[in-house]
Amino acid sequence: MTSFRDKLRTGKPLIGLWQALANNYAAEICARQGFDWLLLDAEHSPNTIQTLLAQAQAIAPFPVETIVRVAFGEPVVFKQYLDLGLHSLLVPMVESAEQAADLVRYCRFPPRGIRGVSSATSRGADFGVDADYLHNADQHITLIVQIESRAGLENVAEIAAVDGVDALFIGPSDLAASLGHLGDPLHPEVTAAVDQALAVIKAAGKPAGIFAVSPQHARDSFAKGFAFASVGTDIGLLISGARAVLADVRGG
Ligand SMILES: O=C(O)C(=O)C[C@H](O)[C@@H](O)CO
Repeated sequence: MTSFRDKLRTGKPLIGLWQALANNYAAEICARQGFDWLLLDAEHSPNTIQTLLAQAQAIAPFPVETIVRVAFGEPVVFKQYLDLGLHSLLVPMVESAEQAADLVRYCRFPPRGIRGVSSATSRGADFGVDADYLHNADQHITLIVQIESRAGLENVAEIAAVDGVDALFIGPSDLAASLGHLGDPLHPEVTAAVDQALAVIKAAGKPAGIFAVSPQHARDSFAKGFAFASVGTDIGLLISGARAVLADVRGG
């Protein structure tokens, strides 16, 4: 199985979709459409361990990576998600190298980290059938940290240099808010800050991702060198599809 961090280094732009409906049926439908990755959001969507598991199971038969955004980076959540086989984690609001280094330790078994040990009862370890899991778990894990504040921007070089941080992901909406431009993620000052962060991340040899706010924003981001970008949300697609068909019939 190729880990997401290896896929991020192939040079192919990886297109993702945000799953905010917190629903396994919606996740399966989106998994069938050919995206490179789907993001299950446990930060801003009404997800529980059970809804995340149901979505992961619905996506599993399809060739699409499942990434989960934790609500915040803390060891118990990492342990539970990794045990479930949710091996690609996105952590919001990472603002320092120390915080990033802690997140790396949450992913690793002792002596390199503090992840609690389980294999026979863990989906992530193939329920114990993967006899080498305890020794090769790291190979499956992709840790992505989100840069979305002024403090994160200021420390992006140090964060990118942390061994075990596999990729950095820009959240333009929170970044805009932090820079004094709430609701305007494409404000020139925000775009300039994003471009600067991208240059630093690339110089560190790490792949960069972004939450694109439109298809054009996604195309521009890939052209600038982002390795992965989300291009919308399941909720957004439902709203735009519903409105379009209604307007089509009403307006006709
Ligand atoms: O700051 C951002 O941009 C993000 O982190 C993405 C958001 O959480 C959000 O817009 C998803 O709907």
